[in-house]
Amino acid sequence: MSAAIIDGKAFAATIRARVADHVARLRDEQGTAPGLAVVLVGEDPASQVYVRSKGKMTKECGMQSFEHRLPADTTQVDLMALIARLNADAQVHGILVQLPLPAHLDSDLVINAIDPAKDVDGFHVSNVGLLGTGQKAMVPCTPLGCLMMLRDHHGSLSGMDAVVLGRSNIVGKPMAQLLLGDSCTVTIAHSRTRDLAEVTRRADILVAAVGRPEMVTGDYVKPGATVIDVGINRVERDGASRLVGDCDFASCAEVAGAITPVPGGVGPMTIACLLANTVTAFCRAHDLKEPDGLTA
Ligand SMILES: Nc1nc(=O)c2c([nH]1)NC[C@@H]1CN(c3ccc(C(=O)N[C@@H](CCC(=O)O)C(=O)O)cc3)C=[N+]21
Repeated sequence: MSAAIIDGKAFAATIRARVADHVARLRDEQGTAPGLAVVLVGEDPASQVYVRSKGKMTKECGMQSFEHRLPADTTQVDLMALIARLNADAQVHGILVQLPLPAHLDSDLVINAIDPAKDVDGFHVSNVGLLGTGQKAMVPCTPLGCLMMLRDHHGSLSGMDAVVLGRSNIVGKPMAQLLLGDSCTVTIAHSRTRDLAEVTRRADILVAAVGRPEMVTGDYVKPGATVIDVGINRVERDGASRLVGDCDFASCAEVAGAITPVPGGVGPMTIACLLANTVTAFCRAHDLKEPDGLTA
């Protein structure tokens, strides 16, 4: 193995410490702290674990955490009514609706009902449009976390060849916008891309977000490239359940110059950026200076 390991877990801890610092100052100066509402519909065990950990870290940073757990058979009307209440609640500065929603619910309708100023996931069409036009937006947490790690590792990204593998609205597309904003030459590749490994081997920065366990092997990677592994896949291995990324870590690490591990890479950064976005939303709502280094 030759690649440097980009320690997302440690970096995320420093971001959370900065968030906590800023929150403490806001409490002093404003007499109130940012609040984050998380909405979970249904009983998916992975989602429950994840929502619990978000709530815990929200409180550890000194912010208010509001958890709304709704039954799997919640109606669209009831969910929309909850969103309307959270939009109107002055204690709530950020709203996150855990995705995916059960199939009978229309997630586009739900997300676009969130006040864009409280849309800490950055999924509302207004925020997507603001990001795409280079205006001040709420930026999706996972791509923001990846960008922070890349800037931290490289300093400037200007002129670098970046390939984003995956075209989802929550990772691939916003990741491409952020890399473009930092003056990378950006290619979005996906399952129908011809000669995929040939395309990804041109990348100085390769972001893998396809949701297919260990699909990206060393032969997809240009020697010395930086590999950001967004995948979080639970697989059975030797009778045990474990997490693997979209990259085959061993073979990629032999070729790459730097790589993020799974777990301990992008995942913890996603949660740290959610907390950072909540502080940003609070500051914008109160017309205060935004925290340095916690936004795109
Ligand atoms: N509206 C919405 N926004 C999201 O941001 C969102 C979502 N829905 N739905 C589910 C996915 C998944 N997601 C993760 C974030 C962090 C870890 C994380 O911290 N993972 C740890 C490992 C945790 C473990 O050991 O299970 C790690 O990678 O080191 C995992 C998964 C955010 N999501």
